[in-house]
Amino acid sequence: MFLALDQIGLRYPGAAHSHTHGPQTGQASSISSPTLAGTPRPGAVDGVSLGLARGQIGVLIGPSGCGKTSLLRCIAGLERLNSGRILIEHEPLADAARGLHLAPEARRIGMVFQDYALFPHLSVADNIAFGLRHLSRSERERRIGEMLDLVGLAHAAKRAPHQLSGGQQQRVALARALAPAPRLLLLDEPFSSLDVDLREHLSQELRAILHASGTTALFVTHDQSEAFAIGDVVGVMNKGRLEQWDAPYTVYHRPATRFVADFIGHSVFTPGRIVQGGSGPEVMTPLGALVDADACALASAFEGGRCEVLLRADDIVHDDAAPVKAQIERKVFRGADFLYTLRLATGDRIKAHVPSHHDHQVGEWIGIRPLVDHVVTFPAASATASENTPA
Ligand SMILES: Nc1ncnc2c1ncn2[C@@H]1O[C@H](COP(=O)(O)OP(=O)(O)OP(=O)(O)O)[C@@H](O)[C@H]1O
Repeated sequence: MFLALDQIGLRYPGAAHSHTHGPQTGQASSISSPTLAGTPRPGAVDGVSLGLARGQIGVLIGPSGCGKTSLLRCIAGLERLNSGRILIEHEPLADAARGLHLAPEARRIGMVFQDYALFPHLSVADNIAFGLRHLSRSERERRIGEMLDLVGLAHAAKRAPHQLSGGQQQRVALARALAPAPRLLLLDEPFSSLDVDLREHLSQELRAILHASGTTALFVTHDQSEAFAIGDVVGVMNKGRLEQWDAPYTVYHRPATRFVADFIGHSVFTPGRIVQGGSGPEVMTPLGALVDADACALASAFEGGRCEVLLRADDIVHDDAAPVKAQIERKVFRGADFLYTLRLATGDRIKAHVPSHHDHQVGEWIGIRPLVDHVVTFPAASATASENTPA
């Protein structure tokens, strides 16, 4: 691995990890380990291990306060580790057990943050030249030219930052960070102050620029679609821990934990029971039997086969001919589709993305059927869930 984090932990002096904010607060999770009385509370970063190959782009997502920025600060050398090691190409940058902590400037790591932090009194070219003072004048000019071409701003070399749009300023920040050819680039929500269209455009552009320059990068965002668009690998963090580190497709379709399943996409958990069908395990749900021989746990994995099944809004198809009917409780227009919240006759709730030309009214009953390629099951979370479990 090019970048390796090995069980790194960070605890801010005097601070307990805050569990009081973020969209997941208060949600039951069968996965996160309970904090026992008398044991230390988890730190801002709690035993995180991950690896990035050279030239790969990793993206970290997770609710506010889960430790994403703290993790980047550890890698950059702005925080001292309480435990674990950070290595680039097998060279340790930090090793808590040995008291090793390389200074940030010795790590050859570039950073781009949300506020572009360009020098307002310097031209675009001089901003990019900032980390190139060690080069001769001609080498510096050549490198500035390369970077301006890379980010498509060759025409703006002499302008001041305030004469550029937000997106252009962020591209200058990227060029400035890439100019000294860092071994690793860290990006902390670089697009969060930009509007949605520009974000989408820049995230495509960023991916192309990073791959064109062969840069290994770790990117932090709140935005799932941005994470999936940019990342070769996506990591989901929760309360200082890394719950999954996988290809974007796998994170979406094979969430490793209940937290990841809940955090990614629009989804619900519905009670199910795993039974042995004629050609393999099947999961009985209020929407009928689901079959995915690869993914279904054996019935014996859960007590009495009782489980909860992840149903994403895009697993549910609106079909008037379907025998299962559901009543529309809420609907949100999203342009190409509606996000419907539906209530089945059993009382179970389901979410569904339905193309927006199917404009039904709240209160109407519509036919639905599941179209689930990947059946994801978790142990039943509560007694309430099991009361409704289909026989
Ligand atoms: N300098 C600090 N001193 C004490 N606690 C801190 C400090 N910085 C962050 N924390 C705490 O550490 C935890 C992780 O914060 P961090 O900023 O890394 O999260 P984040 O995932 O980047 O959040 P956001 O997405 O809101 O930026 C939070 O509980 C936060 O309150």
